[in-house]
Amino acid sequence: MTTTFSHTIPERAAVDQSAYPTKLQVNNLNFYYGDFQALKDISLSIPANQVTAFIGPSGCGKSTLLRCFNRIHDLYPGLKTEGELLLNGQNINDKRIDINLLRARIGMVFQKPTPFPMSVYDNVAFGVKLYERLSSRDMDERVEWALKRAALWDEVKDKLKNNGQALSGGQQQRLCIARTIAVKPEVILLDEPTSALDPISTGYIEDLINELKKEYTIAIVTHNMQQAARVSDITAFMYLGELVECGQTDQIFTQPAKKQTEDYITGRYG
Ligand SMILES: Nc1ncnc2c1ncn2[C@@H]1O[C@H](COP(=O)(O)OP(=O)(O)OP(=O)(O)O)[C@@H](O)[C@H]1O
Repeated sequence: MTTTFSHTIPERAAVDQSAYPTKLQVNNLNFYYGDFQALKDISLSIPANQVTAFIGPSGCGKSTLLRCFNRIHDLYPGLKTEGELLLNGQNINDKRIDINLLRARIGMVFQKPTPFPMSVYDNVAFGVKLYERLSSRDMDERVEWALKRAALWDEVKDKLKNNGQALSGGQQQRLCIARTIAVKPEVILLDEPTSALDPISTGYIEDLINELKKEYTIAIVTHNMQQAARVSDITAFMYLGELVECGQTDQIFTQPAKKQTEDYITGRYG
């Protein structure tokens, strides 16, 4: 197979994947919205401390899969999941799992920045208060820590009492990332986190993703193939609810094994 998409791929050393143990394992996952089957027999591994990108044409099931990882679908009636989803080997589809704790372990950031209508400080502290009892000094430290990790501290340290919704779009998205990090999750799910942002804010978030993967496991849905090539270590290509191909990003973009993948990344459809 010929090189298809080499112009956007950063130079990277060969990666020894065995250095990254499996964080999330998906086995034969099916998902239904009523009678409509949106995910078909998906199996894949998401390695720890790596960025896994999900790409594919609109409607192929990327967001549906991401939402399975923290069981957001449980909030709505008429939806059905079959198969296994393991976090550190434990099945998260087990109905006995504490769903709030699961969502603290697997945090999610959505496409549209969604800060709560409260101060910058409270946006970050809110989730922490649900899971931990911290002294006000420890909470101050946690808020500062999360805002620093989200590369937002310098911009907001003098406006912690201002409304989070008064920040710029890019700052709001970093605030949402700080809010997610503050509860110290193991996995961060990012559903098109930069699609509403300008190129400078997008650059900030991409740099941040690169930093965050040192401590967290990251899964990102993106429509932007250059972004997938820039930020991810592993890329999964989906089509019509199926996982067509999943592998190291360099390989998927330069030597995809499947023609469907090649057609998509070269812009022949989608
Ligand atoms: N709440 C819902 N009820 C019924 N069908 C749904 C619902 N949400 C999504 N779907 C369908 O499930 C399929 C997968 O949708 P999903 O949003 O996961 O795709 P996607 O790949 O993330 O798309 P996009 O890139 O446009 O966001 C689509 O056919 C969609 O129409």
